[in-house]
Amino acid sequence: NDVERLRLTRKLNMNIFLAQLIESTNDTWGVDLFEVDALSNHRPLTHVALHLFKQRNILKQFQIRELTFFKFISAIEAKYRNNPYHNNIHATDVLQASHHMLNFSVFKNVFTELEVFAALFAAAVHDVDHPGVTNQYLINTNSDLAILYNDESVLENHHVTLAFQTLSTEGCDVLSTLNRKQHQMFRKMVISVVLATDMSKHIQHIGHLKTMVEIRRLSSSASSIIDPENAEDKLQILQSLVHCSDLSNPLKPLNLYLQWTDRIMEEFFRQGDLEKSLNLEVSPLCDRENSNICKSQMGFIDYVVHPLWEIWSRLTQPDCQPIMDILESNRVWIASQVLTEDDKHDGDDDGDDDKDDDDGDDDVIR
Ligand SMILES: COc1ccc(C2=NN(C3CCN(c4ncnc5ccsc45)CC3)C(=O)[C@@H]3CC=CC[C@H]23)cc1OCc1ccccc1C(F)(F)F
Ligand SMILES: [Mg+2]
Ligand SMILES: [Zn+2]
Repeated sequence: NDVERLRLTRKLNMNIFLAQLIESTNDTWGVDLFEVDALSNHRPLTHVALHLFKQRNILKQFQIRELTFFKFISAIEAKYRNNPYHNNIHATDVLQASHHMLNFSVFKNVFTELEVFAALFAAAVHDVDHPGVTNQYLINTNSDLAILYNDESVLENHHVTLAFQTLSTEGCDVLSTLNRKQHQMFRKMVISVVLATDMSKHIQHIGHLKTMVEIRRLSSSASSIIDPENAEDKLQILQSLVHCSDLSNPLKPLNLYLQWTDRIMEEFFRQGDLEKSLNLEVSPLCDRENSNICKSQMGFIDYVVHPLWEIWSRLTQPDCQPIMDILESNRVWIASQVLTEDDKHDGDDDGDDDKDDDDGDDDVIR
């Protein structure tokens, strides 16, 4: 009957739209993964990972059965919790951004298939079973995880351990076809890339990248900026590539960036609520009552995201420029909102002498 036909037509159109979105993950920066989540029955990671691993021919190269990879990545996706931010959509976002940047021309003929496999595997699992609270919170509350990992990169150690434990689930061992040497190298790379997503390592990333860019600039003889023979350098680049992907929200189209901002704020606010209920002092910027979302984002961009991406873009020029342009335009928009947000608050204060000094500068920002 008509209703049934309409339902089937709608279902068919949704699947066609989903297929088009997934196809676009091959070569597009800023795919709407919230849309992929909605159309894929909340399985974006499984859909996108299967597609990208097949598109890169990784399964064939390592004779990995598609069913085995499907079982593994589905088991991983099921272990991501439904946090506002640290969930399976974020994992898909970091995977797709990492895939995109591995295609930068500066990395042509640099990485082996095993290194690419390890980097994308690490991106997909890098936050698995994230509890939605920070390392500091786990340490402050004497959690089992902090005790288990001695307060050192507690979350990141947990993500890696759980990923490798998942391999021993029935039918999920995607590494069974690797020889001993490959398995050893793969495991070393995945551990180091996931542990490198701990924000406490952020400053070290910037230092390593600066050194690498400096050395390349001085030895201008080296045509290709990266030496494919230098395994240490390559591993550091893969660590920075996934870390940059983990910090790529402000470099995405504004409508996506703002959704990630709402989500991370909600996740940190919930931690603030927990801290209040446990009579712990509330972490800075986690307090629902007095936080200024745009000011947090300005600080995040100016002190964390831009310093990292500025040096990353120098290493990866020219392919990073379009992405840096998005960061710049998003920052201008945020700055304009800070002013509006201040105006709003100014309205609350009385006798605040700057509310009527309309010197017109604000328009410049807009
Ligand atoms: C889209 O927006 C964000 C996405 C991810 C993060 C993430 N933040 N962090 C840390 C949190 C603590 N940090 C700081 N603490 C105090 N003062 C400052 C001053 C400037 S950073 C900083 C440094 C970044 C993480 O470890 C998360 C896990 C791994 C990667 C990145 C994640 C932060 C986003 O928005 C900003 C923000 C939001 C909510 C509250 C605070 C912040 C804030 F601005 F503070 F960051
Ligand atoms: Mg993490
Ligand atoms: Zn992450």
